[in-house]
Amino acid sequence: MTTQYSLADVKKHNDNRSTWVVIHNNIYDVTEFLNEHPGGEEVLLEQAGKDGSEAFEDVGHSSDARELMVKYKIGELTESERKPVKEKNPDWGTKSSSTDSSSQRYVYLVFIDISF
Ligand code: HEM
Repeated sequence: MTTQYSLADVKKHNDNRSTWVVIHNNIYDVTEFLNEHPGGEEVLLEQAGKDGSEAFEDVGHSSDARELMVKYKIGELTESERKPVKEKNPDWGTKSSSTDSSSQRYVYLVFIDISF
């Protein structure tokens, strides 16, 4: 089962010693990725310890970036704190992660969007 963390847990990891970020209700530990992020470490540190979904989508990250994220996922946000996922750039190509429950939820939410 995927580990669940609260926003309060995530908030403790808000600097370059331990950098966690929430993106679409998933939690990523990007500490080791700071140096490698093509967008630089500053922008990641700005979102450290909080929900960076909007900032992440504003950049319009590629499908490569979305695939890369899987490597850094450490858990999911605790259920009561989850938000509806709004992706600006839905990517139907990342089938590799479709076995994980978060992408099933993603498909469901997109369906609701379209139906309105
Ligand atoms: C695990 C999380 C993340 C991963 C794996 C990731 C990965 C990447 C990759 C691979 C790129 C190169 C361009 C692309 O392929 O789209 C990129 C660019 C960029 N990312 Fe991220 N990113 C992450 C989170 C974030 C967050 C939270 C922000 C917050 C603002 C951000 C801001 C940027 C910016 C500003 C660029 C540069 C765009 C440019 O120079 O054209 N990234 N990222």
